[in-house]
Amino acid sequence: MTTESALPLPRLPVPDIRAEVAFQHSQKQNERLQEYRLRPPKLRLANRSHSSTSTSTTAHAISFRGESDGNGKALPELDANALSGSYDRSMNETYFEQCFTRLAKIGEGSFGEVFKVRSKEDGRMYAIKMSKELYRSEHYRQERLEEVRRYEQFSGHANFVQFYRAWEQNDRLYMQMELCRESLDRYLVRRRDIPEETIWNILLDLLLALKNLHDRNLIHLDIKLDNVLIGDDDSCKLADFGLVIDVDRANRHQATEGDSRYMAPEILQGKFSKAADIFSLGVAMLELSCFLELPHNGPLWQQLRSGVLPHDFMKNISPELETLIRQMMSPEPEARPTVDEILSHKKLVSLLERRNRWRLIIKMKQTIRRSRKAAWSKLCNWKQMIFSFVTSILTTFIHREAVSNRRRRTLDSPMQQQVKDKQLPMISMRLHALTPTAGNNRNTPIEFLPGENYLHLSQQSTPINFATHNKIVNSTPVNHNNHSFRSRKDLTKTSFRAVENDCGIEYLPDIQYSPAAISRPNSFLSLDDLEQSSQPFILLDKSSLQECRKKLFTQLDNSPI
Ligand SMILES: Nc1ncnc2c1ncn2[C@@H]1O[C@H](COP(=O)(O)OP(=O)(O)OP(=O)(O)O)[C@@H](O)[C@H]1O
Ligand SMILES: [Mg+2]
Repeated sequence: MTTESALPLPRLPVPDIRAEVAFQHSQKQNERLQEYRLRPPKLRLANRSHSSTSTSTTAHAISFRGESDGNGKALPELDANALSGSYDRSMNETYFEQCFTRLAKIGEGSFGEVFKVRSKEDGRMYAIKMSKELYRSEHYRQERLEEVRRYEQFSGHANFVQFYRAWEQNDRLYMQMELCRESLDRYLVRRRDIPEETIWNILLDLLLALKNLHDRNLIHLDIKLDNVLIGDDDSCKLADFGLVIDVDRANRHQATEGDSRYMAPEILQGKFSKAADIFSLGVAMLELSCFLELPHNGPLWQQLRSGVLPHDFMKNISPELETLIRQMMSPEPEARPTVDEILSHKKLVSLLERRNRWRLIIKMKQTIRRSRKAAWSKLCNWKQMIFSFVTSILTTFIHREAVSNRRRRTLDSPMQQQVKDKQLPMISMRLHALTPTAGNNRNTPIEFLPGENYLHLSQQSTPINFATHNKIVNSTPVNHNNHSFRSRKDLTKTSFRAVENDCGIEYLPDIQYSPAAISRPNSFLSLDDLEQSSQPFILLDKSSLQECRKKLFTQLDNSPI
């Protein structure tokens, strides 16, 4: 077991410790919906220099490839030619806008927003992580570039996210990566009861990833379900290298603590070691196997870090897994097993052997699945093209009709016009709820662009106005006053589906909003409306939208030509 010595660091905030209350282990009930989940603030331990920094308005590629591992070189090679040929530097649009079609926002963390995109160059789907904040100093920029270095370093390993390229433009960093299916956190919320065999497989994947990091004396410091992504081949991939530190190198003094729900207790004393990752992995396994809502702070937070685990929640897991989780979550870092020790657990050894035996068959299965997917996506491309073509013809037709109607109406006498207007049906729609834009100016309309999959609400920004409606819950918890462990069961209804249709966007909420009936004539939302609007806009349920659409077409049909 490896443990590094403590550093003389400023004191970290001590979690809120309230009166100790015995575990009640109740399953989480609906009243929990009142609480919104915020990511705990991150404390930076390094002094920041506030000198201004400015990257060029022209995109330039960032790569650390070719740089020998660990030589301490501070600045990356900037290769202006590494970006694709279709990029026109003379245009106002950024490289991102020119070369990719943004399809949906699929995630957000404290540093970046992640978008699902289609490359205009090769037609394939990717994930692009864009830094949320502009570079505020050269130091901040260097911190972001460190993540590129790590993604590049581990790209290619089956249990890390495949990395393609990174570039900077207008003081922002962009990283193009493999598009994963979903995060482990999302998977857990969707599946709830994960079979134990799957949990062992996930543990094995994460240990293989962690072994790669720890063998290079790197510590991840932000291991949590949200930072584990599920790839197309069903393997788990460790992502988000934003807090990685090298225990041998100078950047250890910049260590930043991760999410407090997964944080090892010794981090509070400024002890950053590989054992801290093991603790976080133990917490993640506990969450996976018990569907437990992890405490953010308070007495339950303390109990989990003093070796008292929620027995009621753990009664359904095998003694083997329970013992391992307990060992990984030992309060003393020295008592926790290392990655290699865990990997020598007989269950994991046999799993690995089985994987090796079946490797060829697994590879074949993956190839078949990939080619099936590629064929399907080609077909979808065709379908999409036909759909766009029909939509554009329809839009042009509707637009022409509307213009000619308006022209005709202006030619009519005021009296005639009034009569006609009276006969025209009003298009009205019911307001079901405001989007989070109304409550939180950090959300932009782009967050509600249609996605092909579930459009997960921003994980970090809380729709404040929604607090009164109690309907949307973010994925990171706020401090809660409850003194008993809770299950995550009622956190599942947190998303709504948005689909594009021929008239604009339909939002199909999974949740029922209290309907407030208002009338807003002619209020169709188009993609352009959404992108340009700085106003809060409205969500419609499917039937209201269909009703509106029907009325619109009736209106068009009734209009005199
Ligand atoms: N390659 C990807 N494919 C699919 N989804 C992704 C991908 N990368 C990131 N995401 C989603 O975006 C979310 C945020 O990404 P990431 O964790 O890298 O951002 P961050 O700002 O560094 O987060 P943190 O707050 O954890 O430091 C992830 O939790 C995940 O749900
Ligand atoms: Mg993250």
